[in-house]
Amino acid sequence: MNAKKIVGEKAVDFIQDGMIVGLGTGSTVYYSLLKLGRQLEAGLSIQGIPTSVQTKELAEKLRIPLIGFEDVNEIDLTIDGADEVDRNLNLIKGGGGALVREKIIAKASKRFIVVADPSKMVNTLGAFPLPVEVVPFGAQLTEKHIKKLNGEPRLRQSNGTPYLTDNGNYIFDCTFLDITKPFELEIALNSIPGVVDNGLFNGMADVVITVDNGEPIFLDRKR
Ligand SMILES: O=C(CO)[C@H](O)[C@H](O)COP(=O)(O)O
Repeated sequence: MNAKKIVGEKAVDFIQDGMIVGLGTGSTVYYSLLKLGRQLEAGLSIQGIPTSVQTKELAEKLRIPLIGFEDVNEIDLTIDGADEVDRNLNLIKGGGGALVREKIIAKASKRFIVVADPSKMVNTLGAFPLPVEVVPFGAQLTEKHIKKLNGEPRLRQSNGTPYLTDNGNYIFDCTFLDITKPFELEIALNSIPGVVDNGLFNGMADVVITVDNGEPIFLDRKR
């Protein structure tokens, strides 16, 4: 069973003709994009807004029509993956480094659909190191402030040099033990000068699609 494929493909059922669709990043959304590409060939018509350069390139390969983010006021639906999902559908995202654009696009969306294989489902966030995107200028000081919040930051590397996001920034992957107060931590991290944003997506997911006994199941956010 390929759980990523099951949930990635299932999410495409939410897409309707004429929609503007936010296209997430990662190996689960990959399956959504493949299926979307097939549906476009069969006559569906949508316009996509990619959350990363990687997704933009894949969408172009699959001939998914794209529209500039500056040309829309609102996105009908966004499909994206997650690194962890807690029982209240709060998320850790950013394992693929796209968290800033992903959060901007999720926030602009009428509906935010998250695709998560069962390994991502947790009681409490925090086993997955929380990605924090940081401006390179003064990053060593920003790191010290993150440590004061009891985080253990590790500068993400790529081929022996600091990994750079699509926005030209660094990422600190931070271990916080259990994240029992995700809303407070999200605000505290984003209050540090130099932090662009962090991978906590609290209260944003409308629906999480995961797998139980080989079948897709839908978890709706309680409002
Ligand atoms: O947040 C993300 C990228 O920034 C991804 O959605 C997250 O890392 C999940 O990826 P995958 O579907 O490959 O497990």
